Amino acid sequence: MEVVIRPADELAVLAADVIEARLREHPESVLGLATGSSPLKVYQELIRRHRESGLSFARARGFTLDEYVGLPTDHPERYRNVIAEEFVDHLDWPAEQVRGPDGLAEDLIAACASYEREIKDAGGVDIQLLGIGSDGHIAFNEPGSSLASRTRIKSLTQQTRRDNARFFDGDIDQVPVHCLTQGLGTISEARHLVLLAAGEEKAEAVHQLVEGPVSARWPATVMQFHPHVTVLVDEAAASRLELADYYRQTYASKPDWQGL
Ligand SMILES: N[C@@H]1[C@@H](O)[C@H](O)[C@@H](COP(=O)(O)O)O[C@@H]1O
Repeated sequence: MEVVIRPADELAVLAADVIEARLREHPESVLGLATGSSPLKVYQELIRRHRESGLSFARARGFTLDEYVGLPTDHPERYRNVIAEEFVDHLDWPAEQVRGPDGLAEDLIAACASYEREIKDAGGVDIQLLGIGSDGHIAFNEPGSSLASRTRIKSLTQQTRRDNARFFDGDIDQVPVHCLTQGLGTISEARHLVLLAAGEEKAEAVHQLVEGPVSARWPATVMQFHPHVTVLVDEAAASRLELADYYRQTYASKPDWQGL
């Protein structure tokens, strides 16, 4: 696990570099997309590169992490709409090549199984972007999630509903109670996990993710088992890391030939 502590703008450039390098070499890559505020600057940077230097997504495929259950098709917070609005619609990426779990399916269990199959049939995810919840969730895998879990229905914690109420006119009652989410086992199969976190409210979750004992209490700790993880954090999100100086030194002395 590599921890990089830099200002948020620089982190977005680093994450965009990882994705651009992959796409230039393998235009048919499979990208794992996260919603939430954490990856927004990365998306903006990639849109800029698409416009200014021709970075193409035309042959790539994309899979989002999660979706609320029951939000109507035209709801602006439906994650399919969010990812289209903030990212995909600004690129040369055909909409049908970007998939998400179907939170409006009549049979939600079947929808989860079919989403797992789609990811597998695409050859798995090459680069998975991730944010982290203040309670340590990744995607919507709340505390108590099995570390081996697959795409399934979950209930959101009150803390996550409170955190996300800012996207629903500040009204927690508008935040759905249920969601569909890739499981921790599903996410762990992506070949490179790139997690972004900024702000003091993420500091404890980041500390647990990097330095805590692996436990379903802090679901992101499952990433400690993964062979290729990049954790991109600003100073505030890094403020509870016990070995922050070591991570800084390691990054400062990183050999030029070694990418993230
Ligand atoms: N389901 C999403 C996650 O995928 C996201 O990473 C996290 C953090 O969100 P943000 O980046 O807005 O802080 O919470 C949301 O609930």
